[in-house]
Amino acid sequence: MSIVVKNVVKKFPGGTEVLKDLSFQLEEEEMTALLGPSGSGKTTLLRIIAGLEQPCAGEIHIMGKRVDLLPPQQRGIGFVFQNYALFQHMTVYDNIAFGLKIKKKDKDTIHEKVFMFLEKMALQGLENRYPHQLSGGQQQRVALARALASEPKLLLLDEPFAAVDAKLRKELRQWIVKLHEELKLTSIFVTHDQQEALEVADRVAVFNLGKLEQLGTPREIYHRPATPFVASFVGDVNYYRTKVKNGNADLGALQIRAYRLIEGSDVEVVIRPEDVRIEPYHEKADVKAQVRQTTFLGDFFKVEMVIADQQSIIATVPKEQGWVIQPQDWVSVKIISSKLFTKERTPALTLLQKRKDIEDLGQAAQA
Ligand SMILES: Nc1ncnc2c1ncn2[C@@H]1O[C@H](COP(=O)(O)OP(=O)(O)OP(=O)(O)O)[C@@H](O)[C@H]1O
Repeated sequence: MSIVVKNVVKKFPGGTEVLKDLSFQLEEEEMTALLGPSGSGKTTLLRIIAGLEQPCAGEIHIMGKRVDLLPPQQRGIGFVFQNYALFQHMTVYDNIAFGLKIKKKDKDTIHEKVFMFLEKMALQGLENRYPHQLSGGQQQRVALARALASEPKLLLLDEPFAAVDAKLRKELRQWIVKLHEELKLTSIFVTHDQQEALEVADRVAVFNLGKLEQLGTPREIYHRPATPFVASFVGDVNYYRTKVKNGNADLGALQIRAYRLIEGSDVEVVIRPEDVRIEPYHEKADVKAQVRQTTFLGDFFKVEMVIADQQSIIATVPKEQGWVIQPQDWVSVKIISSKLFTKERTPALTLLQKRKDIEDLGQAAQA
C-alpha cells in the first residue's frame, strides 16, 4: 500500500507542460519531500494529488485505491497550505473540530480529540482564541491539528514552514518529525529548501522543469546524485564541464580518473567542497593551489582557491585548519571523491531503468 503517481501530465491552458509524464511511488508511513526550484511543478503535483487540480492524463492511487476521478473530500487526505487558511471566524477549538463535525462524530469524541491535539501541538489554553489572536507558528500548528483531527490516510503540506521565522521553523520541523513517528503518518510536503528536505524527510523527490530527477533517501540524494542537477541543487558543489582525455576528466592541472568513459566524450564533474582536502604545500604535490579567500562559517571555513591560475575550487575545512590558512598561501589539494556525469555512456541504461520503474508502478497500481 502506498501512493502511486502514474504517467501524470499537466498543462495549463495556453501554457507549456508543467508536469511531464510523471511516474513514481511513495511508501506508506514515510514522509516525502518534494524539492525543486520555483516553478518546477511541486505545488501543481500536490494539488493534483489532493484533487484541487485535474491532471490532463495519468492516474493517482492512494493506499491501493484509484482516486484521481474522486472529489477531494473522498480521497482521505488532509492538507495544510502555506497561508494557513484557518477559518477566521471560528475559535481554535472549532477549527480543529471542523472535520470531525462534518464526519458527524458525537460531541464527546470531538471534545476528547480536540483536547488531545491541543496537547500534542502545545496549544493548551488557546482553544477559545481566534486565529488573529495567535502567532504565525501557533496558527500553523492549529492548521496541522485541524488536518490531522480527521485522521487522513495521507497528509499533504505545501511549504508548511514558509511563513514563520528561522528559529520557529526549526522547532516546527523537529516537532513534525516527532509527531510523524508517534502517529505513523504518511505525508508529502513541498519545499524549495534543501536543508529542510534533508533534515525532515524519509525520502526526497527532486523536481526540475516538471520532471522527477531523483527519488531517494536524503543520503542517496546527497551522496549518490543521479544527475548533475541533483548534485548541484542539493548541497554546495564545485562544478566543471570538460572532456575525457587519456582516461581522465581533463581539468588541466587537476585530472580526475574517468573509468569506462569514452575517450573524447563530454563529461560533467561534480566535487563537493568537503571532498577537497587541503594539505600543507609541498613541492612534489600533484595539485598545487593558491588561496584567494577564506570565510569563517561557524563550525568550518570555506576556502576559495585557484589551481594553476586556471581552475577555481572551493573547499570546506575544519575551523582549526581554517584559522591558519591565509589568502595568497600556496597549498596542496587532494580530491577525496568526485562524481562524473556523461551522456555518452548512460542513455541505454537510463531507458532500461525507466521502463522497469514504469512496470513496477503498473504492478503496484494493479495490486
Ligand atoms: N493555474 C495556473 N494557470 C497557469 N499556469 C499555472 C497555474 N498554476 C501554476 N502554473 C504554472 O505552472 C508552473 C509550475 O508551478 P508550481 O506552482 O507547481 O511550481 P512550484 O514548483 O510549486 O513553484 P514554487 O516553489 O514557486 O511554489 C509555473 O510555471 C506556474 O506559473
